[in-house]
Amino acid sequence: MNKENAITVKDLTKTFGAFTAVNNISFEVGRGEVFGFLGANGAGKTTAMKMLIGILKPTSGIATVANFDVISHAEDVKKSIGYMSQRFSLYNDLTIKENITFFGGIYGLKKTDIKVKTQELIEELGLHDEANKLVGALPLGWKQKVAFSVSLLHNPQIIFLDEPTGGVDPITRRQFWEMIYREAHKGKTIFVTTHYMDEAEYCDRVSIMVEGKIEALDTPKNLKTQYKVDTMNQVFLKLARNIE
Ligand SMILES: Nc1ncnc2c1ncn2[C@@H]1O[C@H](COP(=O)(O)OP(=O)(O)OP(=O)(O)O)[C@@H](O)[C@H]1O
Repeated sequence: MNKENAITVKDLTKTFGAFTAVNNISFEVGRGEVFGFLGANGAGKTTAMKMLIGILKPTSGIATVANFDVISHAEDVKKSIGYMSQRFSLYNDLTIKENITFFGGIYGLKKTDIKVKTQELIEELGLHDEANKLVGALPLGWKQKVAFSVSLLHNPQIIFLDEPTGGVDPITRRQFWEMIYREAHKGKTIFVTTHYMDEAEYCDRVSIMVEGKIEALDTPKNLKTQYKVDTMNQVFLKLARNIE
């Protein structure tokens, strides 16, 4: 096992009855890499990600995250990662400050550290005026930025982002990606799923899943060369729709 890898996946498979949702996938993600995990609806991305974050047991195969086996050391995996999804993030009926305090507590941070982190985070996001407002009153893009920051509270080395910018306007998406880059430059590993193909262009490497299998995995530049097209959207369409 390469110590420089943040994530190592070998022959990972998940079946639900007779249906194979994730079919024998293998890949590695290096430390500090921004890794895009793409696929059409139902391709198996969420199922694969759930196995990697230690909440779904693989049917077969192995995976290590932060050098911890996802089956035998699922609790260590959970402590080493940050996770943010479009579907579950913050509590709408708590203020920004209250959300940070709540999640800081869940992550086991000391009260004094939570106070310091809260101030830092509000400063960084420029949210002084909104800090005591309910999260439910914030625009979606801001919610997602706060949620991303909250997923970093316990200083995880690897961050899993499940469609973090879904439904967010293009300018805020761009700002969100600047936050992602800032963390990657600090050496954090980013594992991100997205439906936006312009975002696929921002990743160091991209894997594309089709019906449970990884059909392509390379840098956006190499994928475009390999499929003789100009955009990642065209690469995606060729693979996902099986257009030759
Ligand atoms: N618990 C389950 N039981 C049975 N089938 C499941 C279960 N979870 C997922 N599936 C099936 O596995 C397939 C892959 O689902 P998954 O949610 O991983 O896809 P996805 O690529 O994340 O899609 P999306 O982009 O829509 O979230 C789908 O056909 C889904 O219906």
